[in-house]
Amino acid sequence: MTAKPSTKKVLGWIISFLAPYKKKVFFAGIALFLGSATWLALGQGIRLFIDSGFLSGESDTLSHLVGLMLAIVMVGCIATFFRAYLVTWLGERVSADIRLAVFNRLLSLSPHYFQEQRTGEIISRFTADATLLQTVVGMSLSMALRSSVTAFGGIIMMLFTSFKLAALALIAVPLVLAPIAIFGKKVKTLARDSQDKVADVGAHLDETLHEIHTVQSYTHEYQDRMLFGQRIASVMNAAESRIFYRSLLITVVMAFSLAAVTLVSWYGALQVVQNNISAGELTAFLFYAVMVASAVATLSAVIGDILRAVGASERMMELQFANDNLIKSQPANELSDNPNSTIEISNLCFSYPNDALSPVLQDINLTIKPGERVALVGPSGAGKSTLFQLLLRFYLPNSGYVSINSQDISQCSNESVRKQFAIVPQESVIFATSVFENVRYGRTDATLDEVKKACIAARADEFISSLSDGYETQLGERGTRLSGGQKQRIAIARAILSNRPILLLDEATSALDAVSESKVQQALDNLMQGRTSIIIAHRLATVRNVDRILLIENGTISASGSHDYLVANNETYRKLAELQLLT
Ligand SMILES: Nc1ncnc2c1ncn2[C@@H]1O[C@H](COP(=O)(O)OP(=O)(O)OP(=O)(O)O)[C@@H](O)[C@H]1O
Repeated sequence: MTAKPSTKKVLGWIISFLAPYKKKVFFAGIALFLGSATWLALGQGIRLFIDSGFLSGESDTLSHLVGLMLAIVMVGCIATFFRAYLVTWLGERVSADIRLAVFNRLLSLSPHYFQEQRTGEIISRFTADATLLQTVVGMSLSMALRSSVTAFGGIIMMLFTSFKLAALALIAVPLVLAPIAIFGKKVKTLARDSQDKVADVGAHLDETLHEIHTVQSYTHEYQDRMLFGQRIASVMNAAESRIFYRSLLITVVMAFSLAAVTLVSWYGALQVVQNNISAGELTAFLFYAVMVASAVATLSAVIGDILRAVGASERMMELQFANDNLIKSQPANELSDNPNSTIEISNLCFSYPNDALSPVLQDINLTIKPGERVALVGPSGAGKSTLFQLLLRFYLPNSGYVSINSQDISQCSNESVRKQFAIVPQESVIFATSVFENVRYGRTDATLDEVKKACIAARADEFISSLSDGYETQLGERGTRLSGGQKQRIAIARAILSNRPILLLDEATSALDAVSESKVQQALDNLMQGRTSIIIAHRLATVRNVDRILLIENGTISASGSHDYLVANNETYRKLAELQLLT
């Protein structure tokens, strides 16, 4: 995560999202000013009503004044409608745009970023923080703007109505502003803390529900309930302090402003008795004073919300400006498409950024010809998966290079590099949608016919046809209704459909029964047909018929050759083979 952005930066960031809607912002501003202006004009109407109509007993003037005041009220109401509509619309729009911008950014971050974050926490930022922002931009901000304009205009009108009374009332202003400044900062910090705690709850919930099977199998419910209870308690604690300061802020502001209004009323009444000002002037003045006091009270209430939103925006902003070195180094060059590319890895050394002192891959040199099948074998933690990560440009090497078709992939865009690879991961990924959409994930413009052909080649069509809705069957979250072998065949069909020149296969270690295994093997053979394939092999039985086996140990290629050659000439490989009863 980056350092916390300042309030000024956060407001600048939010305003940048309003920029595309200048017209709406402009009309909302006009409506806001017009609305406030009409309510202020009403005070003058009241003064005339009392002095020229009521006290002088002229019924004609009274009727005219009532008509005029009704007209003012109508204009005020129409302006209020437009202000409410436009500002709420802008609030919804801005928070939707912020969600889109942050989501776009998240999609482009490397897996390294996500290893260091909790998904539940990111989801919470999306839901809780963006929703808070939406309410605030859509409601509190409009109330704050309206109250500021009303308070400012009200003070001017107070000065205009009775300079002496206004000057007296203005003594209260610093008393009212001081608590806003003092408590406001505290409310903002506590609000951020509160949102952090809510995100913690989100992260815990996400993890527990995703792993519910393990939670229940290990009868871990009691511990989870306790842990969750603690997290909820800290949300409540953080909220309690925030609520306390917010309430205190509202009370202090209200007390000062109402006390000021009362004292000024008393002084004003004395002025009327002494005939220094008229009754109409005093009434208008008090109308403005109450208006200013309630505007300031509203302001003090919503300022807490606005500061909360600044806290929430900080958290969204951190996501949008998350540090990712790989993105900074994304070049615009495209890797040219070529179905017969040679892969060359030269003097490659690599360590993970969070563990820069432990080299994971060291001095790897390797050339893979088009259509060749290469298996990577070796002990756990040797660096096989890491090599896949580098081929897919999820990380850049510390030194050396990977080239495809004689182009260094570190000089090419992520998209153009990744388009060369079809991946079948160790754990098949199934999305909560239909079989058809799951396979079509490999190539989103494929027709049903093409999807079916891929499924037939992957030996998946046979079980798909027996599902209740065939290709339209919904597979549920993580494909819980399929067996391990069936999931693998769906993943293989997806890779076949994608028809990319290089296949990266991380062979599943899960034990399949003999029938299922032979079907998966046939599916894999079909998939590898005519493609350059690199296979991480956990079971040596499956790599007997590859072109070349590379033995990876401690991040280097320690031996290479056929199975028989390695059994005869390499001690480590022989032991691996013996363990699997293959000698
Ligand atoms: N994201 C990471 N950050 C830091 N170190 C990592 C990361 N991923 C893997 N490693 C380390 O890199 C080394 C190689 O891991 P890698 O996953 O490439 O091994 P592997 O040969 O694929 O193992 P396995 O056969 O068990 O999957 C290990 O020591 C591992 O702890």
